[in-house]
Amino acid sequence: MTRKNRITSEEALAFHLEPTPGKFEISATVPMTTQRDLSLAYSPGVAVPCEAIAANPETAYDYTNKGNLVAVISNGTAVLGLGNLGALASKPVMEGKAVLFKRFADVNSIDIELDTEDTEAFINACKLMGPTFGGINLEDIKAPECFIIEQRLKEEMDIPVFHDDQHGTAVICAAGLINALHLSGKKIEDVRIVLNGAGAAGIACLELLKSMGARHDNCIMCDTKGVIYQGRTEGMNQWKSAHAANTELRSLEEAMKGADVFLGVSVKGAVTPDMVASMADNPVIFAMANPDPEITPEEAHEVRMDAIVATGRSDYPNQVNNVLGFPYLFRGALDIHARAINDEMKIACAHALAQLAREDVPDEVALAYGKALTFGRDYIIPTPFDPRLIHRIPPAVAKAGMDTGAARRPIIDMDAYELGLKSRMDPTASILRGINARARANQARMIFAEGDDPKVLRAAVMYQRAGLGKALVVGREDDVRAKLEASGMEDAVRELEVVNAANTQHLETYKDFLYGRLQRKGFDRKDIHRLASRDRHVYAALMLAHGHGDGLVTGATRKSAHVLERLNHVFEANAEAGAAGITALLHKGRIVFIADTLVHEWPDENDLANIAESGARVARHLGLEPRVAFVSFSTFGYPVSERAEKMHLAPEVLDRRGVDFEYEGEMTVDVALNAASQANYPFSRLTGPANILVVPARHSASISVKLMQEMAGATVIGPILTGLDKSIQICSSTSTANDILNMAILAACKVG
Ligand SMILES: NC(=O)C1=CN([C@@H]2O[C@H](COP(=O)(O)OP(=O)(O)OC[C@H]3O[C@@H](n4cnc5c(N)ncnc54)[C@H](OP(=O)(O)O)[C@@H]3O)[C@@H](O)[C@H]2O)C=CC1
Ligand SMILES: CC(=O)C(=O)O
Ligand SMILES: [Mg+2]
Repeated sequence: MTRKNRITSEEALAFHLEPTPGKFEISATVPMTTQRDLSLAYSPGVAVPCEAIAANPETAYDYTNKGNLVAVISNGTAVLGLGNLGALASKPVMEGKAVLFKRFADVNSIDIELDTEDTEAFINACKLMGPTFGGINLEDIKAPECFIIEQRLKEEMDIPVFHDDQHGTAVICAAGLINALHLSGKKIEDVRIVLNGAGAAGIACLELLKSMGARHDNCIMCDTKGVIYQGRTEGMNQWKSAHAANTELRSLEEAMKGADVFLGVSVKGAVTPDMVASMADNPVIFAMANPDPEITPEEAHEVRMDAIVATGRSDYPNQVNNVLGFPYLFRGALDIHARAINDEMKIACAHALAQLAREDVPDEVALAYGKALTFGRDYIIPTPFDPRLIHRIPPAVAKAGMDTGAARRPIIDMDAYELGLKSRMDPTASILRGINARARANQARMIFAEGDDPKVLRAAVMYQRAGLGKALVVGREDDVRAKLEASGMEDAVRELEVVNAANTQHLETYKDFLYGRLQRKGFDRKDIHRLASRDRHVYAALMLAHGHGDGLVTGATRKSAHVLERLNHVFEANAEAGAAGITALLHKGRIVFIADTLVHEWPDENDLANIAESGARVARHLGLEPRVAFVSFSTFGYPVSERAEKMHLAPEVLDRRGVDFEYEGEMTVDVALNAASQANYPFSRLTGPANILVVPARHSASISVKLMQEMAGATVIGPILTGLDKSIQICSSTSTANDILNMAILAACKVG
């Protein structure tokens, strides 16, 4: 078992720094452009919902964002397993929880860090914020204060208050344990359980397991002082006392002998291989401390091959982490306008998760993980990226809430609810994950032509460290070293392979090849030497042409026209040879390709048909069924215009070619993208909104892409260069390190 997704401290910091500090921002859902918008959103219009809510508080769920807004609140006294880092330093974790809420369950969430260790002050602050939120997720507050805080807030507030480290962890731990025991052929009533860490997570885990059948006499809880036994006085509190065992055992080491289950919610390294070796047959080990587990799976398996091991981390199999719980528990609770998240809702969540792990895993999940997942020792719990979670877990939670009287507004039509949940999720995310997995499988040697640029270097380091393949960086060794050091990545110096004309044995071969191509285009031997040895775009292209790399990424430092011209010395990256650029726009869960954004200045109808075929190829590569629209300012011949003529003729060219994808044209963009507008043309051959827009010329392509980027904030990937027999991708000078990495991933997948 190896860890493939190794990350470095520099990467973690850069991720939080770019593109803007932190992990999320807030955007408006209503137009705010006109005087009228202003009058409605603000004074005087806003007075109307204010009065409606004052008259009937329930309508706050209709007229404000309360019903889909959760506060993640912490004081930073138990940040992961890192200890009391304080309120401010806990903010990255809380922002992280907020984006997980959004990403996995479309719950809007905001982090709030309260700078106090005073329980009363904390409770008071949360209570005062009650009207704002549909729910409160307490996070990383140390025990025993967390128990008092949660209990009081539950009693005094009329929205769900849920301490994630207690119940989120307990629910996932229970789900994993149901399946682990099933695999090891043991029953929860019979197993001896040792739990290390008698804090927020520990107490809640043991409580839930006992309510599910684990016997008090079979459970031993330990903390920093060892076993919590009846009569112990040191380091005790009422919550620990409830789990004190009647035993002679005093240390974790003694307790572990013959145990069937170890649950760790304590700190890194708390368990030794010897302790694991002393456990019963087929032991279950959930080492859940974050970021580093009590014992690593490698260490545990070295002494016990028969162990089922889980951790809280995403880079090992079996991630027992509350990320599988809190987004879906709150989704279900919010959707019934719940007053609370009660035990029945938690247990329903645990059973739904356990059940899901036993079912067939969809291909897209297997693709994202780069391997088939089937229920077994290395797959006892669904993975966080499983797209079924969003429509399987919240309904189970909502139903349990409705059955136990926690719902203010029960769901009438469960089937419609499940359908609605499916459409909440962004389909583009699975596409991006899919290409990542394919790139990893391909292990391409990627040539990064611009090794003198720090962003490119960062992308190259990420490419290699993400386990995607080997990064070959064109540049001077001393310059690359200096730039890596300046960016705080000195340890990457030994990892990257720096390539250049001075350290290759192939320069003469490259020069002969280039001379052969350019001698009749006005280049003499001296020019060739200069190009091959000094121009990094040309040098990188020569490497690729000779098979000394599998893909090439460039264009982050120069304009694409310049780069393309240089690449054309080595390849036929031009219109005549059928090259084209396809740009993917990702926005509001939709992906639309614009073509040609790179090569053709003014394509004729035959070129347009070629471009459509290239676009369809790229779409299929990314797992989408292509629907091409040839777009213009006219729709099916009206208004008549000479300029729209070629867009009208291009579909006829495809008719003659008999291609195997949907296409239609010419039409305006709204008809192409909007199903309602499309319905006005019942004869159209498109069966749904187009996902590839072939535009009339390069200027319209550039205008459309940049307008979407600037005005709508769309994510732009590309242009993806297609039509070459080698895999080359061209970034833009505004590309971030992450954008460059994405282009390398596309090149590695040979998407073009
Ligand atoms: N995988 C997951 O989803 C989750 C994992 N966790 C992890 O669980 C751990 C605890 O979190 P939380 O419960 O919120 O924190 P708390 O601060 O509430 O509790 C920590 C507990 O761990 C005990 N502890 C600390 N060091 C040791 C040690 N060396 N040996 C035995 N016990 C020890 C403490 O003992 P004492 O009482 O004597 O001080 C205390 O009881 C963290 O690592 C956290 O990352 C938490 C939530 C979710
Ligand atoms: C996962 C989590 O919430 C923790 O480790 O604190
Ligand atoms: Mg936590």
